[in-house]
Amino acid sequence: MAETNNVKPNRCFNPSRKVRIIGKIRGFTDKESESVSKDSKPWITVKKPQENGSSEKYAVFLEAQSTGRKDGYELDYCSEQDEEIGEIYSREIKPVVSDIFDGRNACVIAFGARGSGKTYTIQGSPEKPGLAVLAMSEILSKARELRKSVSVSLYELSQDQAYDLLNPKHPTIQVLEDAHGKINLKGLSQVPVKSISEFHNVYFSQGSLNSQKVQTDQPRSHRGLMVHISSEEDSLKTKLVNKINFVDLAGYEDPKKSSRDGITPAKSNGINKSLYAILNVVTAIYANEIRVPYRESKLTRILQDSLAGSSHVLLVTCLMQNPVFCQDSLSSISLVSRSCRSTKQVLTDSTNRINSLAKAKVPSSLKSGKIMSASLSVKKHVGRSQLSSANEAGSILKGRKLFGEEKVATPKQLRCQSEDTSAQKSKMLPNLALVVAPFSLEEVPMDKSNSQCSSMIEPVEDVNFEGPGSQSLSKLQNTLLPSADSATTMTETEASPQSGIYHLGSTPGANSDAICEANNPVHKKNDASPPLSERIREISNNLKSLCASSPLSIKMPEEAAASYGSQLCYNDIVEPKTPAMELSIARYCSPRGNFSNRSSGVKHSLVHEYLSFLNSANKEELKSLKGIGEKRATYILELRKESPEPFKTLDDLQDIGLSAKQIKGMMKQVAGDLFN
Ligand SMILES: Nc1ncnc2c1ncn2[C@@H]1O[C@H](COP(=O)(O)OP(=O)(O)OP(=O)(O)O)[C@@H](O)[C@H]1O
Repeated sequence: MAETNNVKPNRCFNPSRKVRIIGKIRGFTDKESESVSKDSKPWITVKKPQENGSSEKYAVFLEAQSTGRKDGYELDYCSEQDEEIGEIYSREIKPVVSDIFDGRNACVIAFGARGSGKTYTIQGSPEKPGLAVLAMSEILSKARELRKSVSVSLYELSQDQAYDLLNPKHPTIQVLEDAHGKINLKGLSQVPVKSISEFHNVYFSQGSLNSQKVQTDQPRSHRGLMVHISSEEDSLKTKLVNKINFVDLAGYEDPKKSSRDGITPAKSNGINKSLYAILNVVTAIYANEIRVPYRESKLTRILQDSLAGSSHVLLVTCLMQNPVFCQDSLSSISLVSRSCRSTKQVLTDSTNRINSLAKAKVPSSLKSGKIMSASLSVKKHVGRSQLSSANEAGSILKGRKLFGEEKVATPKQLRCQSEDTSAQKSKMLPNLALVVAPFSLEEVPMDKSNSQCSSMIEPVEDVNFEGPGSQSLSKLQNTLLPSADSATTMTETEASPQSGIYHLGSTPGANSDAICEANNPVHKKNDASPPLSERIREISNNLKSLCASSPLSIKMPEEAAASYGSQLCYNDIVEPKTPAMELSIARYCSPRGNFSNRSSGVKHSLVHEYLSFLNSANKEELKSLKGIGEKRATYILELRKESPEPFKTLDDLQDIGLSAKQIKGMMKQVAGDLFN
């Protein structure tokens, strides 16, 4: 076992801090070393905190030799290349272990590209134990001391389905939530362990290594170890269980590159989506937002009680020193950098980055011209922006308290925060505008634009679409996308003038006034920019003129058009109303084609009506539906207290314990009943 005793505890470790973001750099494997010149300079370097106290943070610098671009990110901690896992354990997890026995949960998550060393970090091998094994050793000896019992669960998640690894049949795990919000993992077995050798047996021989293949047999999947600690004396009913989770996430793959294992782009996107979901959750917890999007994926649902409340969260970003994987490491760290809102660049050699970001951003799917469901995206984009803007000022202030840096906000900071909110509202407009265009935004990893993710966001290029839609698209871009000017301004907000370093793991909202000002272009240009109502009107007019000229026209409902066109003042509007779309297809369609189009329209409206019913019906009405009894009806009412519209898609019905098959069966019955 690695020597861990002589490592000094992290002086930056702050036990009241919920989320810590750290880096781990994997050196070259033996095979890789053969193909790399011994004189080559490392492209990732770590800067430690200054002894003189001028800097408390670690910084990691990534210098892509092919482009000369150098980016720097501040982290709570970053291990040097090939530093012992024991060092990370002593600094980051050892102090948390005693907290688990005091009632706090914890979650350790390894994120990074394929082959970046996530499994090595979390699990390690019997000879070189990873973080989970080191922690278990300590947990077991503490449990003996305090007369607690320890059991473990192992699971694998693939394509949003979770499988129990400790049951040889690998049954699927259902995530159920009781009326008190307690998560219940039905189908996940727990195996009691008393000694580290017992744990080794379970961990290394049963499920997590390759000895047993799970049904899905996916090359990319998430694997989790859940450690349950409970009191031996407690009866089953009063048993209080604390948990620590270790999650070895599926490797991140750039959706633009073809997969190493020949996974289809759709599957690859599905995997990446669950990675974005967990980063979204970490971001929300980090910013202490009121709403944390646990429902975005099964993994976040499984981890919900180990992430929520006062739980400790440690996100380990795995990077690779091998320059061959430079783009993978850059993508990973820039995605993780989103888990922290503050950005500050300290280098001056990122001119290219600023130039490219100064152009308006268009997701690659816009260029490929894929058709999408516009209404769904409108909900997603507008909804999130609205939520974050509404919560922003409060969250920032609360964030300070939470992270133990209780600075009193100056009046200037407060002003700045409230103006942030209006800045965000204005930023909603480009979102809305982009979404109304009938092209896919699905490939944008997350909706909040972020300059660090330059690798994920492509600069605008001339888009040439052929066919009837081409005119409308270019017109849409000209009219609805932020102008070059405004895009430049947006870039300046997110990339501060000195350029280069991003703070990961610094306290949100603890920035200086200057950063606050720099991050707030709309505030700076407040006098010059038109009010929200005028911008909505302008967009609405543009849309109307497009509707008139485009063969694939988008019709605004009369009353919406009337109110957009009127002189009503929209200052109080929090969420602009999404114009309902009605597609009138001018091209010739065969009778069969017409029939299919209309049938799928009927299907959509049936689903829509069904979901509205679930979102609004009373208990008795709910119980009249097949598959919904007393328990489910009560649970649905509970969910509605939590969020007024808990069911947005049919998939959301899985949250009330229905399988995909059951949902399909229910819908078939609803459709069949129409003819009875
Ligand atoms: N710190 C390290 N020192 C030496 N070898 C390492 C280190 N980290 C990882 N490796 C080696 O690199 C290879 C890939 O590591 P690992 O399987 O942990 O990556 P991963 O990120 O879990 O990959 P995947 O995304 O495919 O699951 C393995 O052969 C592993 O032994």
